[in-house]
Amino acid sequence: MNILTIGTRKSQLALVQTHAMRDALLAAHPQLTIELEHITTKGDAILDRPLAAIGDKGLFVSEIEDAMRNGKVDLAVHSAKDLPSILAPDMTIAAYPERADPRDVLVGAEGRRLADLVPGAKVGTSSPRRAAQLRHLRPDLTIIDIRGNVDTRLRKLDEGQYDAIVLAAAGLQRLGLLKRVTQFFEPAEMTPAVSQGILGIEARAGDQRVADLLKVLDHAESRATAEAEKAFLATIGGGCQVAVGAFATYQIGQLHLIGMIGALDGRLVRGELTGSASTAQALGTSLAQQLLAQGGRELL
Ligand SMILES: NCc1[nH]cc(CCC(=O)O)c1CC(=O)O
Repeated sequence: MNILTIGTRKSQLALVQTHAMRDALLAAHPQLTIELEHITTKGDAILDRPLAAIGDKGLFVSEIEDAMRNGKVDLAVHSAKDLPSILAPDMTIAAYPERADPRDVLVGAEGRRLADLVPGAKVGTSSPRRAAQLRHLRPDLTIIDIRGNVDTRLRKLDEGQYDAIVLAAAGLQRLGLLKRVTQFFEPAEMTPAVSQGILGIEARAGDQRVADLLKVLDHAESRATAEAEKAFLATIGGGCQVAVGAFATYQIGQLHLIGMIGALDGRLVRGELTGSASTAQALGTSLAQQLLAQGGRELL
């Protein structure tokens, strides 16, 4: 009997992502039996505190990794942007499925777009990256922390605590909530988080059976873009406290990478670079070095 167990967090977004990957795996391997194991992580327990202040990206990952080490589960479906930039050496990302919409979006009360917000309007985000770029676009706005799952954030907006909030299109899309979007930001004005919209399927390094089963989920172009963006972030360093974004697109063997380093006061440097997709990591490193030298270092 061929059984595969997926460890998953219990949030709605985590479950939707896990179910989609389970269905894709079952379609490719009809002989497989797939079981789900629900795991509560440290990150779930402290979801009401500002995550940037806690600052450890491993929060949503480490309990699930322990379950993999114990053999309780075989794989986990993560949002790649929530993974630490350096993975534990006994773990691997066995597949990066095809990327969903990478963009950030505004969800404004009463259909408002950014330009419709009055001076001083309250915009909710707890991401330093989104805050820096919002302030750059609209220095007059009041940017306020917001925590919780996507549903919680939308409820806080609907209750009138904010005039608008910024979220990832991918999360809203997966939850069937894209109709809430009032504005899609282009990556050149609101550069997305590294790996935003990409899932990372984590497994034990060296588990050949699981790696072979997961191969069907891997999308080479999404992997290359994730690797270029991750190398950009790794070169800059810092956790989720830093206002850093990067976004790569793939076209006939070439990657085009946009990178951004910002500060909470709205100063930022942004740049772009094109290079071969076969040296994705080198491209990310080069652009990071370039932006650090062009004033980015002073912003961190
Ligand atoms: N920060 C939390 C988080 N982690 C992944 C997503 C969904 C987007 C994705 O899969 O990249 C979200 C919600 C958001 O940023 O609005």
